[in-house]
This record gives sequence, structure tokens and C-alpha cells, in this order.
Amino acid sequence: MEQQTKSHASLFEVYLRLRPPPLSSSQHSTTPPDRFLAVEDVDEEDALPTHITLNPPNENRRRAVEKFAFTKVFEEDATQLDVFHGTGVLPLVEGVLGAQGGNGRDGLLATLGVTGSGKSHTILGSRSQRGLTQLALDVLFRSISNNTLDPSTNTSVHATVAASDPSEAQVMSAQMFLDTMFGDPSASRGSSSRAHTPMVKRTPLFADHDLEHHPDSEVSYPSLPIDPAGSPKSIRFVRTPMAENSILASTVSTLSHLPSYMQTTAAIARKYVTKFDFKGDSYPPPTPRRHLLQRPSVIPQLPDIGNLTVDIDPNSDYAILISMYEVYNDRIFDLLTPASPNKSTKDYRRRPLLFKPTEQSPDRKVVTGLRKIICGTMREALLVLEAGLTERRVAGTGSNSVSSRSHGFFCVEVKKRRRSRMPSSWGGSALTVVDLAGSERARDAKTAGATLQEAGKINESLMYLGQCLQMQSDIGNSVKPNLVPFRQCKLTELLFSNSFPSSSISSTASHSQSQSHHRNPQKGIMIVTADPLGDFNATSQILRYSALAREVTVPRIPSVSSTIIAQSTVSHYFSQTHTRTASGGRTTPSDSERETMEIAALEIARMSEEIDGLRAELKDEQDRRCESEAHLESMRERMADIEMDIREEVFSEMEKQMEIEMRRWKASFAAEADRNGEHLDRKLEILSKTMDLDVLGSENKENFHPGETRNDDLEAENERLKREVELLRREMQCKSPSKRIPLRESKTNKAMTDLGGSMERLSFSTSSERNSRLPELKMPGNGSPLKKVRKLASKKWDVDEDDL
Ligand SMILES: Nc1ncnc2c1ncn2[C@@H]1O[C@H](COP(=O)(O)OP(=O)(O)OP(=O)(O)O)[C@@H](O)[C@H]1O
Repeated sequence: MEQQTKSHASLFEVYLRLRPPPLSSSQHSTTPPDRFLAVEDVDEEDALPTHITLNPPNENRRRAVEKFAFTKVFEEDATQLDVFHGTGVLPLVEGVLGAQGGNGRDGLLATLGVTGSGKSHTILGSRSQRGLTQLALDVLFRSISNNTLDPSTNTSVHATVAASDPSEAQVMSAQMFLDTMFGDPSASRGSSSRAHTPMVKRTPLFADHDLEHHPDSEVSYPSLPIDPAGSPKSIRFVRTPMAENSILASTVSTLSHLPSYMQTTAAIARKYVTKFDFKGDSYPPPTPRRHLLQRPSVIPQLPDIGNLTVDIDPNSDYAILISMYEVYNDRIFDLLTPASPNKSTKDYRRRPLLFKPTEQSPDRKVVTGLRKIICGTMREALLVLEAGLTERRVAGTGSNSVSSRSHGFFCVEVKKRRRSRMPSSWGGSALTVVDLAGSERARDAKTAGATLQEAGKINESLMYLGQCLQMQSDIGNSVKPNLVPFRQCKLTELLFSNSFPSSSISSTASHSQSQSHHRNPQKGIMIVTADPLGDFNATSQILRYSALAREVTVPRIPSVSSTIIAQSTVSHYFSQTHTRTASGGRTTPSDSERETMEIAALEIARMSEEIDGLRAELKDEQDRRCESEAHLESMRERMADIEMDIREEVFSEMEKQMEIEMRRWKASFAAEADRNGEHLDRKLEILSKTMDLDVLGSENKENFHPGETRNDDLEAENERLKREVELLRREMQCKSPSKRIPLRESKTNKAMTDLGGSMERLSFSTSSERNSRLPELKMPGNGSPLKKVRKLASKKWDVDEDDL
């Protein structure tokens, strides 16, 4: 018997839960499948078993019988409460609350298993049964009930919590978030980013009265009427009585074969309906359904843990922040932030988020940019969980009608600060609940297109998870971060990054405000789920890498070669053969014959070994090929995503450039229009001036003859002056001033000459000549009109000046 025993896991405690057979199969199936898993009995009374044996079914008889060890094994009849207590969720919650002072210790609760083995059932529950998440929330809220600061009454809580958050989160009050998600009529309208979805059909899963009066309902919340007025502005709900009845009928018939415990919370019901909507290549994002969220009217209350609380730090105040995200195709998406429409393709997309250390959290990585909801009550937290679950990707596969297609993370951050007059900043720890997507074999799942690609990505990430779990088990307690290959994919990064002790020694000023204390590594609980009647190969693979210890026995029906090898020596074999033949009375083989047979037997043994080795190699190669194919698929998808992102970027860049060009063009167009306007104004001005001149000219022509009048005047003046000169001459002759006469004559002559010049100029610019120039000024395009105006004006001025 070959034995491979691993030391006790130090990062995770690993529990195994077995799923009971589905009711339908136990009732109707004539030949139930073989149970390949046996739980080993324990000696101690009340103790839970820790070992199981995996017996290969008949067609796998050549395979080894494997024995696995876990922290505890929960058999098919274990209840949710058994698992809750048995796995130590209570101490996990207590650690997060930091009862011993300090910030507490992060807790991680995860489920792992083959698809359909009961992971979601264990962690999230069903319609009638609460899961570990709800139970943990219940204990948590009840324990801190006297120390919780209610954000709805204490307004500073919101601001201070948001300020102390290290992950660039968008912190929102539960009230506001729930109003937005569940379409409260009082919520602000039109705020939805899903504004352009036309004609969304609301698909009620159950009639309101069915939900409200269901016998299992212990807590009822009013369901909102489906009212177009209450929906975001641009969404029209189509609801006619006929349509509604047919939708209801089809939904009910669809759900009729489900087990009774799996009826509805909204999320579970959506999970089921999604099967029909999103399959294969045409698998769209789940966004449009979010318009239709309806407050769940039935929230399971069982199992009841009303008497359970854990210790808390009595001198501290607490606040609870809830966030949810999923890892889909190796990228992180917020489940509480609505998708926004893509500009180019008009479909709704969510932006992937980063997992990284931040300025305020240099010692540990956080998912940045999440929306976080401050919840003051357990009910609010449950509704937020419900809203987030409706966003999670699920699809129907051959293996599970409501298969999770992503790894879902539900994160409860417990913020804590010391009570004092001057409260310190918020610290705290987080409880992260992870519902991993199930591994599946493409052949069994009968998936295709996008769902097959998802499966490839899921299997790939689970393979990396397996490697990490194996490594942490192999190296035991001295786990060093660099030995666990957790950086291979987002899932393992998220699960393991904060599993190791860290202490931040801040060197920069900005880091000095951050937590510079030693941080405890998170405590991890892994619940592996398995269906003993399900897929043997897939189950065996999951168990192999998740179990704490493993023992392998050789096949029950040994092959010829292994029989030969199993013999202590070949000669021993031959001595037996020889004895038999001798006793049978046959001839004893000669030495040479014996030698030949010995060589042949050795050769057979060698070749058998070789064949076994080759077989193992072939299997490894096949496994590697499968992995490579899965990797290739995921790379292809990544390329498609990147291409889409680039296209989007180019498109928006082009739009921006076009906008800039358009603005530039509009500006130059406006400037050109202004210039043309001015030009026209100037033309009009010139025209009007020209017309004034015309009018003036014609008036002058009609009423006024300046040349003639002036001539007459000048002649009259001339005559008068002549007379004066004559008089003066006579006066001079009478007084005998003989020398002065020539002087007087010369002055008079100059005056006469000036007058004569004036008259000549007057005759030069006659009206007839001026009129002959005017048509020239009016001609368009014949030189600058401005120049003409200036010429005209100066000529006119000359005339006036001369006239003066
Ligand atoms: N312990 C249990 N008791 C009763 N029913 C169970 C139990 N475990 C699982 N089931 C039922 O089995 C079905 C599949 O379970 P579930 O959806 O939880 O599987 P899963 O492992 O989460 O699958 P996947 O990985 O594909 O999402 C569901 O109908 C669930 O209610």
C-alpha cells in the first residue's frame, strides 16, 4: 500500500460535507447509481468521522482505492446547524469582532466542490433553510446590537467610515442602496444607469399573493406593486393580465420539478430562470434583470439561533460594511454596482476592479473601487446580499440547472473603534464568504460556446487553487508565502494573499497614518462538498487536492505484470512454478530453458513497467493538454475583451476629436459669418453715402448754379473794386503822391490775380464733371469702395476749402 500522508493544513481547516440524494431520484429512479464513497466509522461516541474511502465504480476497477482525511466529515443527514457549529463559524465571527481588543482577525469561509454538490446550498441556504452566511450575519448583528452605531441616526458614521476606508470604495447607506435596487417609488427617479433599456418585460416569478401568504413565511416584507410610474423614467414595464398569466404559468411549470426546499428567494428563483435565458454563445450580462428586483417577501428564519451570541469588545463601537463581488473569467466585478451602457455597442458592461495594496493599506491587498453598503440591521444586510446574488452569473448546465458561473465573494467588514470622547479612526477586520464555482467536465456538463469557455476558466482557477491547497498542506506549518503559488490567478490571489502574517513598517509620511501594527493572518475554513452518487472522477480530483491527507492502495484486480513485480523475486516465482510442474509429473525444464524464461519474465516485467510509465505520462500529457486548451480559451476571451476595450477607447477618442473639430469648425464658421456681416455693413454704408451724394448732387443741379452765381458775384466785385481803384487813383492824383502809385497798382493787381485763380478753379470743378465721376464709385468690384469714398470726400473737401 502506497501511502502519501500530508501534514495538517495550516492556512485552511478543510471539512467535507456529503450531499443527500435528490428527492426526485430517490423516488423515481429504478436503479440508483452506485455509491462510490464510504465514510469510515469513528471509535469515539459523538465524534464526527474524519476519513472517507473512495472506491472506484466497476468501470474504473483498475484505479486505486483512495482514502482521504479531513478535519471533519459531515454525512448526508447533517443539517445546516450541524455544519454551522461543527465547522467553527462562531469562533471565526468572534475573531473578526476582535473580542480580545485590537482589530481582530480576518476570517474566510469558502465552499469547494464539483458542480451541483451543494456548495451554494451550504453557504447561502435555500428557501426554507438559512445558509452559513445568514447564520453568521445573525450572530454578528445580535452580538454587537448594543455597540452598533446606526448610520441612519448617527450621521457622522457614514463620513468617518468612508474616510477611513483604504480601498477607494464608494460607501453608501443601506437605505439609499436598497431604494435604488428594489425600485422604491420614493427613490430618485431616472438615476439608473440602465436608462436606455426599452420595453423590459417584468417577469414575476410568483404572484405577490403567493409570496406573501406562503405557509413557510415567517417574516413578510411588503412587495412593491409593479407600477410603471415607480420605475426609472426611461424603462417601460410591459404588464398585461394575459402576459402576466402566461409568464407566471410558464415559470411555475418550469419550477414544478424542483425540490420543495428550492422554491424562491428572489436570487434562487432568478438563478433558475437564467438557465433558459443565457446559454452558450448568447450569454449576456445579467443587467436588465436588475430593473426588476423585487423585495423578497419570504426570508427563511430556520435554523433558529436566537440564543447565540459571541464575545465582543465592550469598549468599542462597531459599524458593518457589506460588499459583494465575483471573479468571472479571472476578473473581478462588483456585484453591487450596476453595469453601465457601453457607448459604442450599447450593451451593459461592468468595469473590472483591481486587487492591490493602496496608500492606506500598504501591507495587504484590497479590492479597490467597490461599492460598500453600511448596514445598521441584519435585515438590511440580507437584502443587500439578495440584491448582489441576483447580479451573480449563473447558468443552466447539464450538471446543474442553476450552476454558478463565477466565484462569488460576500464580504462583511466589521469596522471598529474605541469608545472615547475623541473617537479614534476606524479599524477592523473582515469576514469573507466565498461560494466557488463548481468544477465540471465539459462532456458531462454539455456546455458550449461562452459557457464552455467559462467552464475552462473555472477549471483552470480551481486547478491553481488545488495547487495552492496541496502546497500549503505539504509544507505544513512553516508556510511561506513565496512557496504557495497563489499569484497564478485572481481567485488564489484573493483567497491566499492575506493568509500570511504581515507587518507594515511605514517609511513614508503617507504610510505613517496607516496601520503599522502586526496584522494577524486570516483564518480560513474550507468546506468541500461532494455527492457520493455523482461524478466519480471529478469528485476524486477535488478530494485529492483538498484533503488534508491521502492514502492510496493498489488496484484491487492486479494486472499480470504487477503480479510478477509483486513477487519478491523472479526466481521465487519460478521455484513455485517448478514445484508445481514437478508435482504435476511433467518434465523439469532444462537450465537453458529456465534461463530463457527468466529473461523473458524479466523483459515482460520491464516492458510492463515501461507501459505503466507511458500510460502515466500519457495521462499527464492529456491533463496538460486539457489545461492548455482551457488556458487558450481563456486567452482568446481575454483577447476579445482587450480588443473590445481598445475599440471602445478608440471610439471614444475619435468622438472626442470629432467634438473638438466640430467646435473649431463652428468657431471659424461664426467668425467668417461675422466678417461677411461687417463687409456687408460697410458696403451698405458706402451705398447709402453714395446715394446721399447723388441726392445732394441732383439737388445742387436743380436749384443751384454755383459757377454762374460766383462769376456774377466776382464780376460785380471786380467792377466795384475797379471803381474803388479809380476813386483811389483820382484821390492820389489830387494829393500828388507820385512814388506810391506803382505799389498800389501792384497790390491791386495781385488781388485781381487771386480772384481770377479762384474763378478758374471754380470753373474746373463744375457739377457736370463731378457727376461724370459718380457712376464709377457705384460700380462694385472696381477697386476698394473705401478708397473711392475717401477720394470723393477729399475732392468735395477741396472744393469746399477752396470755396471758403
Ligand atoms: N445538503 C443538502 N440538502 C438538501 N439539498 C441539497 C443539499 N446540498 C445540495 N442540495 C441541492 O442540490 C442542488 C444543487 O446544489 P447547489 O446549487 O448548492 O450546488 P453547487 O455546488 O452550488 O453547484 P454549482 O457549483 O453548479 O453552482 C440544489 O437543488 C440544492 O438545493
